[in-house]
Amino acid sequence: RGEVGPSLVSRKDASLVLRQGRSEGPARRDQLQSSAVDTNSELRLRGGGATLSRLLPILLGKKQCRILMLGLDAAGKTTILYQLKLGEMTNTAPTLGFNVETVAYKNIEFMVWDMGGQDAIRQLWQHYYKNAQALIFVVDSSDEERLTEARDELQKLMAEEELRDSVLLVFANKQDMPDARSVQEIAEELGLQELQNRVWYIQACSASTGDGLTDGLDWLVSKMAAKL
Ligand SMILES: Nc1nc2c(ncn2[C@@H]2O[C@H](COP(=O)(O)OP(=O)(O)OP(=O)(O)O)[C@@H](O)[C@H]2O)c(=O)[nH]1
Ligand SMILES: [Mg+2]
Repeated sequence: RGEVGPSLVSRKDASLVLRQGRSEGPARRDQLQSSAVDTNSELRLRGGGATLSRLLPILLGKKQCRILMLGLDAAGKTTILYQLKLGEMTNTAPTLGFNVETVAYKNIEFMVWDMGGQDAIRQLWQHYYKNAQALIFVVDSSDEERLTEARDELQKLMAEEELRDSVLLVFANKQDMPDARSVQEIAEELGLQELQNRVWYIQACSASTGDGLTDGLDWLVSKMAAKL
């Protein structure tokens, strides 16, 4: 019931409701400002429409999981989001606010919040920490120069009280690039082994081809199923 195969299908009803909360997508609107507008519509959602979008999955026996997807700009977060949602590569522009989509997979309804990663807008991330059950941190494995910056951002996130209980999935993205570093190297550069009290996993992937993405979700499902 509700289980879908490797091509991920979103629940139509939920995504219709959620469309209001999206600040951009394959057809983009431009928008620093619209992030405020969209936050409002998300608040509205929580007020009224949320009842339906929250109740339906429960009635249908679906579990819900709220995921925050973070990482440096151009790491590939939005490409991952739409590869998961649509099963294809989408042309993206830098995210200035956020995108939110629901992705149904193995009887869990993931609500994925894809935040803009540019330095100036990373300060917005903190407003979305609350109730994030899982964190997906995306790294551009071919961008060696910025691995230290990625490590710093991840370590800051790991110190956040509100994210204390969230499980961590790292996507070592852009593995299709010839100069991509391996998962082992990325794990080492990010200092994953030294993380204390954190359930984490690193998965090699390519948002361009879609390789590795469902493997990452499978890990999330295995960790979240017991918690939800
Ligand atoms: N070769 C390759 N390019 C990728 C991959 N994933 C993303 N890209 C490209 O990297 C660029 C940035 O991708 P986005 O998905 O927009 O990155 P982002 O993390 O959402 O960036 P911000 O919204 O600025 O935080 C785009 O040109 C993508 O096409 C991948 O797996 N392989
Ligand atoms: Mg983006």
